[in-house]
Amino acid sequence: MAATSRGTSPVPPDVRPRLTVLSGPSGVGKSTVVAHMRSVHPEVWLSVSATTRKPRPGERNGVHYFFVDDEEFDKLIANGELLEWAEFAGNRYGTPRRAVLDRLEAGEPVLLEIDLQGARLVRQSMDDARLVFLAPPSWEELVRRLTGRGTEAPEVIERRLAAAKVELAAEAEFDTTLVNTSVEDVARELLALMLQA
Ligand SMILES: Nc1nc2c(ncn2[C@@H]2O[C@H](COP(=O)(O)OP(=O)(O)O)[C@@H](O)[C@H]2O)c(=O)[nH]1
Ligand SMILES: Nc1ncnc2c1ncn2[C@@H]1O[C@H](COP(=O)(O)OP(=O)(O)O)[C@@H](O)[C@H]1O
Repeated sequence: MAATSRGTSPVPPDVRPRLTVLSGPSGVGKSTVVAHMRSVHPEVWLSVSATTRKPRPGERNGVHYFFVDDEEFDKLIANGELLEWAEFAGNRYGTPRRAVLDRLEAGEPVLLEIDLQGARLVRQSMDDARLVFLAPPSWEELVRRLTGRGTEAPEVIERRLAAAKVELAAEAEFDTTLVNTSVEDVARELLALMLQA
């Protein structure tokens, strides 16, 4: 995409960027799609969440998440530093508020990769947010991806699949659904949605 008056930003000058929320069941491929999009468009900004979950091998503090303990997470909530937060499969996750608002005020598109509860909270507080649901091609493929990733113990996978059933039932609450068959196609479609007025 051609450079614009915003320098490295992919945003055409006449578009007012807004908040895009990407949600979908664990294992559907959210991180993979976002990583691919950012490899093609490194200038796209993704909010880094705080979480009480332990890092997986290869995950880096401040890059994939801000890894905090329960006490630190309590403080973030108490100080009003989170735009939203939710408990998911036994851990807490939250979006740091200031960084998101700064980016939006600077006229840059913002992407949040958060769970269904978080998406609902964002919808309540920011009514022009666009909610995008990432769906698997089939339930069997979702189970295959979540299991194949090999990062969770069997009981954790069970919890995540139980949460996935709830998330899949909420698809109609989203503005758009993208089916993650091809990572490249979905990443392209997601970026196009982020840049749409
Ligand atoms: N509400 C909320 N959910 C989040 C946040 N960050 C991550 N999540 C969601 O928490 C869930 C679990 O994330 P994670 O443990 O990284 O597992 P994965 O998404 O399956 O790789 C996913 O649905 C994420 O989208 C956040 O800041 N707020
Ligand atoms: N379109 C796709 N086709 C096949 N496998 C995929 C696709 N997208 C993601 N995956 C694989 O599925 C697994 C889960 O993806 P991940 O991005 O970790 O999901 P999420 O962030 O939604 O939990 C990973 O092993 C990833 O390589």
